[in-house]
Order: sequence, then C-alpha cells, then structure tokens
Amino acid sequence: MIKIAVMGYGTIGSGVVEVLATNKDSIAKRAGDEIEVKYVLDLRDFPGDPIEDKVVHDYQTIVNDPEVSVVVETMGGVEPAYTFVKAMLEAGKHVTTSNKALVADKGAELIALAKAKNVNFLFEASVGGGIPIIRPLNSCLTADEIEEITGILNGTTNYMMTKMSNEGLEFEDVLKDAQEKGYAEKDPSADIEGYDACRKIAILTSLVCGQQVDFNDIHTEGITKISATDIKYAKQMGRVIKLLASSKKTENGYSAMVAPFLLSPEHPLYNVNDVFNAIFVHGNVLGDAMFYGSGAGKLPTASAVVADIVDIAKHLNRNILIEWSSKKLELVDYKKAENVFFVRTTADKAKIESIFGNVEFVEVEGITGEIGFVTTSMKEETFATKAAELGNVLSVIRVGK
Ligand SMILES: NC(=O)C1=CN([C@@H]2O[C@H](COP(=O)(O)OP(=O)(O)OC[C@H]3O[C@@H](n4cnc5c(N)ncnc54)[C@H](OP(=O)(O)O)[C@@H]3O)[C@@H](O)[C@H]2O)C=CC1
Ligand SMILES: N[C@@H](CC=O)C(=O)O
Repeated sequence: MIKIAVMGYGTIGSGVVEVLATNKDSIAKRAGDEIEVKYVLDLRDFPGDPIEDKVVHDYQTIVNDPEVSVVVETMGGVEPAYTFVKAMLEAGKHVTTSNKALVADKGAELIALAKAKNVNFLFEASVGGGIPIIRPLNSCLTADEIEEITGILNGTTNYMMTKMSNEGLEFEDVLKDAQEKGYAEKDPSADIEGYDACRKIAILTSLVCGQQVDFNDIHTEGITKISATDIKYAKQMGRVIKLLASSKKTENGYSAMVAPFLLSPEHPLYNVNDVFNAIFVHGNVLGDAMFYGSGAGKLPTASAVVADIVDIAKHLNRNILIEWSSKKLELVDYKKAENVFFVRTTADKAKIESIFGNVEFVEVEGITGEIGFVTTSMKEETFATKAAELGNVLSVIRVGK
C-alpha cells in the first residue's frame, strides 16, 4: 500500500481523490500497489465529504508521518506551497504538483532537491492540464533539439475567445462562466493578462534548454484589449484570434513571447476551441508534432496528477532525471523578433501608406470612422517606431504565419 497526502482540496485536489477512487483497481495494477489517501490538507473542513476524517490543517502532520511517501500539491501560488513542498522533499517524500506558479519560479531548485534526496518532483499537470507534454519533452523527444514550441496554453482564455467569437458573448460573462466551470485561476487576471500562459511557456522552454527561464523576461500580452470590433475584423479576414505562447530557438538564442494572434484556417492551432489546449512542437529530427486535449478542468488535470503518482510508484527508489539547472537562460530581446501586424487606426490611408508602405487594407461593413490594415513582416522594434509615428492606433494584433 502506498500512502499519499493531498495538499489543497479544491477543484484539482478533489479531482485527484475522485480519480483515485473511480479507477482504483486499474491504477493499482499499473502502479504495482494500491494507493491510499491518508491525509487531505486544507484550510477548511469538509463535513459530509468521504475525506472528512482525513482532513488536517498543519502540514507538519504529513512531514512527520513516515507512512506517507507521496504528496500531491494542488493548493496553488508560490507560498506557502514552496515551503510545504520543500519540507516534504527534505523529509524524503515524493511530490507531484499541478501548480505552474511554483514550478516556473522554483522548478530548478525543487528538481535539484528531489535528486539530492533520491525522490521525485513531477509536474505533468502544470502545463496543458490533461495533455501529456512534460513527460514527452523529458523522455520521448530527448533525441531532438527542440526548435519551436507554440501553443494555446490557457484553457480559460481559449474558452472565452471561442464563446465571444462564436456566440457573441460579453467578456465579463464568459469569464464568470469559466470561473464557475473551475478553469480559471484564483486570481483570474493570471489567465486574462497572459501570466499563466507565460509561466507555462517558461516551464517548457526551461525543459528543452535545461536552464532556468525567468518568466519575467518573457514579453506577455493578454486578451483584455481584444474587443468585439477586433473579432469582427478577424471574421472579415477569415481568421480567429488565439492567445499563443511561443518559444523559438534562433541563431542568437531562445526567443519567447505570449500574445494574441490572428490565425488563418491553415494554421495548426486554428481549430483549437473551448477549453482545449494544443501544443505544436518542432524538433530538428522529429519534424512537427502536436499535443491536443483538455487544457484545464477538474478531472482532466487530476488525470495528469494521478499519472504522476503512478510514475512515482514505479520509481519509489529512483530519481527520474530532469535536466533543468538553476543557471539562468538569457532570452533574445523580443523586439528583434519579426512579425506581421494587424492595426486599427483613425489615421487616413495616405498617411498609413507613407509610413508602412505596401499594406493590405481591411474594411468591415458597418464599422465607420476607422480602418484596419495588415503590414508586411517587420521587426517588433521597427513596428513600434512606425506605429508611434502613425498615432491614432486603436488596436494591434499580430498575424500568425
Ligand atoms: N483549475 C484548473 O483547471 C487547473 C488548475 N491548475 C493548478 O492547480 C492548482 C490548484 O488549482 P485549483 O484546484 O483550481 O484551485 P482551488 O482554489 O480550487 O483549490 C485550492 C485549494 O487549496 C486550498 N488552500 C489554499 N491555501 C492553502 C493552505 N495554505 N493550506 C491548505 N490549503 C490551502 C484552498 O482552500 P481555500 O479555498 O479555503 O482557499 C483550496 O481548497 C493551482 O496551482 C492551479 O494553477 C493546473 C491545471 C488546471
Ligand atoms: N487557469 C488555467 C488552468 C490550467 O492550467 C487555464 O485556464 O489554463
């Protein structure tokens, strides 16, 4: 019998307990032993819940119980999750977490500590919800130099953009809906401002380069500036707007960015809707691969956490090597990246053409007093200079290749 503790009995933590109960027998076969939840740590009590008698409020109860060999962290945030997880690893317990804020910030340190203690620190659910992506990068794709990762990495914003675009719903209403469905972060600005996708692409980039990527270095724009008018222009162009997180290996180093992009139907991420996420990976020998599935939500995410528990059960006496050192990776300045831009402005066509040269104008029936245009490909810094010279810019969205 493998005894585990779950820290944080919210959407994902309760999902983990549910998955372990629903698939008890098949999980036991695959893990080679039965898994039993001994403790649930939370701030609250859960009267009437089957785990009612397992609830504890002091993490030291878990630290000090030698029977518990695996700990699940699903509380969220860096503190106190970091303090609790570190104490568990130091006590020789394996840990799995769905907490990307923790992994992005403290991943290198916790991986090193787990290695020193000959236990495991796994975090499959921290990126892409139920989609396997961490394990593929850490094992199946290790023959490759990964040259690009571009993904829809946030379920909340993809759900929101899909509903706003297909059903004409308002931003605040769809955000509330996503929160009620358990997709959003405790502070949903992490979703809508792009910070959550930023942390996820930082984690993936750290894994492929083996060094620490500071998420604060990644240029990040969310979806808060996307309006109903932008969506009308997108439809006129036959495109959809998606929040993309991207990391590319260039000849000068890795470059990463999070921002909304206009995608055409030919783009591999065009048809990724609702809470689904998809991650496009290009390796130098593999070529292209796509990972697709539910990017958020109770059971899909819990499925990934439980898969980590099973992996840990198979490696109780061996550390699974994860190449991610604390040495900082300096990213290439995003201003040097080349992009195509869609711009809405109240400036006139003559001024637009005198500054941007050859552009493609976009007009939408019923929208007056402004015009949209698509630029040629240019460096971010060149675009910023030209846009400042143009003035009267209402919105800017990058156009996917
Ligand atoms: N929701 C999703 O779809 C996904 C979430 N994640 C990540 O998983 C983690 C958990 O998310 P989610 O389940 O949605 O969050 P919830 O807010 O639903 O659950 C967190 C739980 O942890 C409890 N908690 C918070 N602080 C403490 C503490 N100091 N001691 C004990 N318990 C504490 C909370 O209690 P209280 O409510 O009283 O504050 C709550 O019950 C986050 O890192 C999130 O980013 C990852 C992938 C998908
Ligand atoms: N809030 C996140 C949850 C999963 O990581 C999201 O919407 O993607």
